[in-house]
Amino acid sequence: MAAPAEDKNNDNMKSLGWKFLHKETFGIGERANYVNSPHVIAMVGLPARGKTYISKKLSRYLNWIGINTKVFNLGEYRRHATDAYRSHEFFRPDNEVAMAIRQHCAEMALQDVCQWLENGGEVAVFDATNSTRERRRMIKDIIVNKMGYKLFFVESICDDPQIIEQNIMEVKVSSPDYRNMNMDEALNDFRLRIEHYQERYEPLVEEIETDLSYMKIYNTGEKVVVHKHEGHIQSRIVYYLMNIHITPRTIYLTRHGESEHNLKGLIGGDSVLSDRGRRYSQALSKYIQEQQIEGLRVWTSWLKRTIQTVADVNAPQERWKALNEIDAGICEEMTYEQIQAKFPEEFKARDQNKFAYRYPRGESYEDLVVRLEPVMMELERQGNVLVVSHQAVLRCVLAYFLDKSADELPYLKVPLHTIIKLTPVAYGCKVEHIKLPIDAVDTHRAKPEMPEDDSAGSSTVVTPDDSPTNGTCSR
Ligand SMILES: O=P(O)(O)OC[C@H]1O[C@@](CO)(OP(=O)(O)O)[C@@H](O)[C@@H]1O
Repeated sequence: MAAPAEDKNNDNMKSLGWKFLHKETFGIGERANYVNSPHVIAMVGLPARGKTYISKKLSRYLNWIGINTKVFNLGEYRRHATDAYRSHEFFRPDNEVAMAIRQHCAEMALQDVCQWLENGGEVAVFDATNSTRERRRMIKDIIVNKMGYKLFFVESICDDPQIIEQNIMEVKVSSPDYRNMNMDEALNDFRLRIEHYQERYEPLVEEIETDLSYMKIYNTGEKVVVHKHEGHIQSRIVYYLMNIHITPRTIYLTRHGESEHNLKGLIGGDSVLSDRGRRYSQALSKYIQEQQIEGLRVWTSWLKRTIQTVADVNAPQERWKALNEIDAGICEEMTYEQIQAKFPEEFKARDQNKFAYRYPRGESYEDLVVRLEPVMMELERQGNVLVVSHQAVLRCVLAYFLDKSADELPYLKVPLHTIIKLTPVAYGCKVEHIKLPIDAVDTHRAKPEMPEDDSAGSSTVVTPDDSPTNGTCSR
């Protein structure tokens, strides 16, 4: 890591307590993480250009691939510092009192960013407009010169009035800033706020800010420009942000119909569908046909049970080996009870840390996430897709969309004969569980409270009462 440059703003920083954050105080060099240098991703752009959407989505992705990431939203600091929102006037560039408050809030947020990175965070996303060169210079002084971290700017540029309007309607008018205003007033006020920012906005320009690393995204991905990106993490971020889109679409997830192995409580293998599984296959085809989903594509694993499940679905189909079920290695085609009897230590180890546990000669959930990353990347690029896969794989897919932690992931409920419908909304994802009326065994093994939990291998019929409730999960 490069030594910090001479600290020009030292006095300023001392008054804010920055001296306590000097990298030597914290011994950054001792980090043994996957991301070997802490990163700050700083957003740039006018209001209503999707910066918060990008920040949250990026953070969700990075956390999913195992990089500890957190978003710091400057709007929240501003709301905390000033008791009430005082109309667009607050954002006028000639409002000196407000400008001082805004500057102070930015410094506080950056201080928290550094504190969090010093405490083991890996990537901090600074969600603010950062729309002037002066502000970006300040960020660089603190983040790079003072702290020795890596800094990457992501600028979102949008001149499509329809996208801007949609963004304002979806998320801005319901912002806490407008709690006491009606919709028209809020809309009008927000447009004036954008105008104030426009007066001072300085987009990133290669010839002027030559030293900065950044990417510019035009009209939600129509064009992308990348400048001086450094290293693995920044490349992954660029690649990810190049693949996402905001066109409305729906993702349908389902496990295969009940299999012969499911009936016997055997894990893994490549068995065919049971009678009830075949009935689910027919009911699924009927459901999909009734929905008349535009441009639907169907993805399955390479295993017989998923391919059989969509045999009658009338849509283009693709097989992904990466969608195959977790490889249980030496435990393949055994019941949980058999595993517990034959490999008690293995069985216990899996219960102790199910996400990281790797079956001997097989895989862990952590391995699954790595194997699934290209699938998720392609899923981001697509429109409507029906993904037909397996219990463990779909837990990983769901965790990505619903921002679930590595601890929760291996215990997410993905019952048989149930379609999980995911619809992106604002910053989140609407989740609906559609249980088709064909009974199936319950293959879910709950997290044991104690090592000698006797629920291992339970096989009960799923009733509508057991099925998970619908709801919206915010990311
Ligand atoms: O990680 P756990 O909870 O064991 O669940 C994964 C298991 O689910 C099963 C069923 O028990 O999936 P599936 O029927 O979807 O193929 C096994 O094949 C797989 O090993």
